[in-house]
Amino acid sequence: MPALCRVDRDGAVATVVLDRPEHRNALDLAHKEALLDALEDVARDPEVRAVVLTGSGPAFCVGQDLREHAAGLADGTWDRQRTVERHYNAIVRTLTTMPQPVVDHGGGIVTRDAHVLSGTFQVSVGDTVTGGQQIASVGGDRSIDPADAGTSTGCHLHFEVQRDGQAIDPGPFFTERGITLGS
Ligand SMILES: CC(C)(COP(=O)(O)OP(=O)(O)OC[C@H]1O[C@@H](n2cnc3c(N)ncnc32)[C@H](O)[C@@H]1OP(=O)(O)O)[C@@H](O)C(=O)NCCC(=O)NCCSC(=O)/C=C1/CC=CC=CO1
Repeated sequence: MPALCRVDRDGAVATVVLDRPEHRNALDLAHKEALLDALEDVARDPEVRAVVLTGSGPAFCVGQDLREHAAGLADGTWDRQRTVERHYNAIVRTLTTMPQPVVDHGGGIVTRDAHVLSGTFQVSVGDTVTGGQQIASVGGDRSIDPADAGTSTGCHLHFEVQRDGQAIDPGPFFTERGITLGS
């Protein structure tokens, strides 16, 4: 089966391609979900520093698939509010809130905080931060923040430590620095 929405990678650049040119990349349910999944994947990927969204064929995207819309209206299954919340809002939020904050500590050490609550970033790319400074608020629950939480439920923080681009166990890393996690 052809990919509904493909992601082309060129180094740190991810190009998300709507791939339904024969229908001018109209967004039916399957394509909306494929687009959201692709955007969530690139937003989560620590290697991705830039994202391009484009469409294959002569048109970028004609928006909602009007055949699906008309069929749903005819048989009474169309729920506009649900698709606006579940798909369109989530797609736009994912686009407008990426990338997740990445703190470069120097010496090859980088920490990432994911599942922060959309719209709560208190820092921008290039800012210098200090220990104890709040950079965002915790989200991570799909019911309150579908764009940021992916498929997870319940508020939580995904915190990651990387050394030279590889994720490492944060327990020993912090113990060596006199910090006990969870305290
Ligand atoms: C001017 C066009 C964009 C392009 O014209 P052209 O290049 O000549 O291509 P066409 O021959 O018209 O179309 C090629 C095939 O694509 C199908 N198609 C085009 N648009 C849609 C669509 N929106 N949904 C489904 N299919 C579409 C078209 O039928 C052809 O397929 P077939 O050969 O099999 O018939 C022109 O295509 C155009 O004006 N399209 C309509 C644009 C439009 O009105 N889009 C909807 C906007 S509303 C919206 O997106 C928002 C919502 C949001 C949330 C909820 C509910 C509703 O809408």
